[in-house]
Amino acid sequence: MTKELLTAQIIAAHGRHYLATSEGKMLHCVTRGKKSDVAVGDTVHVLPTAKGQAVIESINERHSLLYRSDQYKSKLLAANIDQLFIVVATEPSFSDDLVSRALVAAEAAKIEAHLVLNKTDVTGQLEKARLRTAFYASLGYPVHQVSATAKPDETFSLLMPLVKNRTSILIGQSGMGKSSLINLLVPGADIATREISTVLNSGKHTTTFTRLYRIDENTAVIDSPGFQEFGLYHLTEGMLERAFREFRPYLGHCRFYNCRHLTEPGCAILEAVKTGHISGTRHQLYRQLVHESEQKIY
Ligand SMILES: Nc1nc2c(ncn2[C@@H]2O[C@H](COP(=O)(O)OP(=O)(O)OP(=O)(O)O)[C@@H](O)[C@H]2O)c(=O)[nH]1
Ligand SMILES: [Zn+2]
Repeated sequence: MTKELLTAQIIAAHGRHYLATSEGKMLHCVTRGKKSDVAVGDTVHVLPTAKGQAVIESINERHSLLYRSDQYKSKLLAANIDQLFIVVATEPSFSDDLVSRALVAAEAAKIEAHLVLNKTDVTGQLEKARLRTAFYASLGYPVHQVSATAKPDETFSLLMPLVKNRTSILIGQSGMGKSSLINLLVPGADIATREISTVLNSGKHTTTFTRLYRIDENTAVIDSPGFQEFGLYHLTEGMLERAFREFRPYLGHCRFYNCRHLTEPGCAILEAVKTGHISGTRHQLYRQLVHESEQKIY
């Protein structure tokens, strides 16, 4: 008997094990061979093998792919997403380096990016956090101030219209309140995650994994854990200069057409850094990312 291929959506990934939904049913999927080029959010064709199990045969074309990489390999974060929400908080303090790296990744993937400043009820560092996030607002990234635990209703009312009818991914450093926000947007997310953890990881709750929650037919929210580092070795210099959105008005105005904006005389970007129109910290990150992309060995 030849079995027919089913269309499914990947909702969780752990190593080379995937969980997919097809016609309302969950399928535990694996890839053929050693391939692991499937991402949460992908639409795939699968061949059922046994009850509740299937092999991924092909991946549909993606309209977006968010990923990070180190010198050795790239790590797919999620596919077919429309927007990225970077969750930061008043306390514990957040890393500007990670925020900017995530923004660069979003720009390179042509995904809209927002910041969510959570825990506005913790007032000790509130003004400082507001100032720090205002910098990203000045670059044109929306910043939403919320409090998942102290003002859950207001937070829900603010965020739900933003995620409605789109596929969004939330990322954040540990302790920023990302899980609290996900649970607010997706009631029962905790329980669903524990169930999936059991299937994918034989009950070991310690391992975290990327997970898609479907809110309705057109709305999905992806939770992506692990945000201690954000390598961008896969971005070329050409991609990098455009991924810093405040560089764009200056591109094409350097003395040399192939200017790398590092030390060249007559560089419009370096001039803008000097006059304070481009932040020195952001340019320093650009420099670092150019350096990283030169180290690529895969
Ligand atoms: N005061 C205050 N505490 C909050 C708020 N949101 C979350 N928290 C608390 O912050 C802590 C971390 O929240 P989580 O939602 O677990 O944070 P997370 O970002 O998912 O962190 P990890 O699980 O470590 O990845 C918890 O104790 C929450 O109760 C908020 O708006 N205000
Ligand atoms: Zn230049």
